[in-house]
Amino acid sequence: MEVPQRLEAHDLACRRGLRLVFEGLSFALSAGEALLLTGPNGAGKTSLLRLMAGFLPAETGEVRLLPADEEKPFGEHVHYLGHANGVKASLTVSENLQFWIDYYGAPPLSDETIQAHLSRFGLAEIADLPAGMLSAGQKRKLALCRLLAAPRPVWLLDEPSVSLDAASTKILAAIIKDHLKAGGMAVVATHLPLSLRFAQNLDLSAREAA
Ligand SMILES: Nc1ncnc2c1ncn2[C@@H]1O[C@H](COP(=O)(O)OP(=O)(O)OP(=O)(O)O)[C@@H](O)[C@H]1O
Repeated sequence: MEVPQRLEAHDLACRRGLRLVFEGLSFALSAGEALLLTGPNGAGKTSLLRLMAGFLPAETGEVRLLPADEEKPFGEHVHYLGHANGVKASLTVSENLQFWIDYYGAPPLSDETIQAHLSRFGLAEIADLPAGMLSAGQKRKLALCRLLAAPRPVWLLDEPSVSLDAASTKILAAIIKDHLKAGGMAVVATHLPLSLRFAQNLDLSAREAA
């Protein structure tokens, strides 16, 4: 598979129930760029991210990666991190990470590498603790660790810093920066400032459809 160089969204519209949440939405991102998604509650940020991840059908339009991958659908190039952490309470912290590596079909990692990813967020010391015992912020950090453990070129992040303290928010920004430096792309919806240089800001408040 060639590394994607560009993400293009063309003429997207999304319907939730009877309401057209947005329409006529087009944007493009190049490798190494991030897009900041803003807008008030209900503007459609989560809807756009879920549509891009393939969890919601588009009323019109399409999202594609270039060069196109004939073998894998768009969704398999994407990490979607939504409001739910997807943490399995009865598995330990490291077993959760191992579960996601298998689930995403990512190359297996040694125990040392898994520990290294966990330590990025200070979770290595609690690697053997059942994830159900973690605090809200620790669960969020564990969810974010899967971005590191299963590399994918496009990150779709919905309020990724929720529950994180100031130090962990800085680590999150550093992780996104590293991803962009390595040629990845990110679309980030956030109400809280992240110390990150975004190539573009898509404000959905100005986009609401009738
Ligand atoms: N399953 C659903 N059925 C009908 N309408 C829905 C559904 N899910 C969301 N909506 C509506 O779609 C609109 C957009 O919601 P969405 O969650 O995308 O907004 P958001 O910009 O992410 O908001 P927030 O900042 O509060 O997270 C809202 O008006 C919401 O009520």
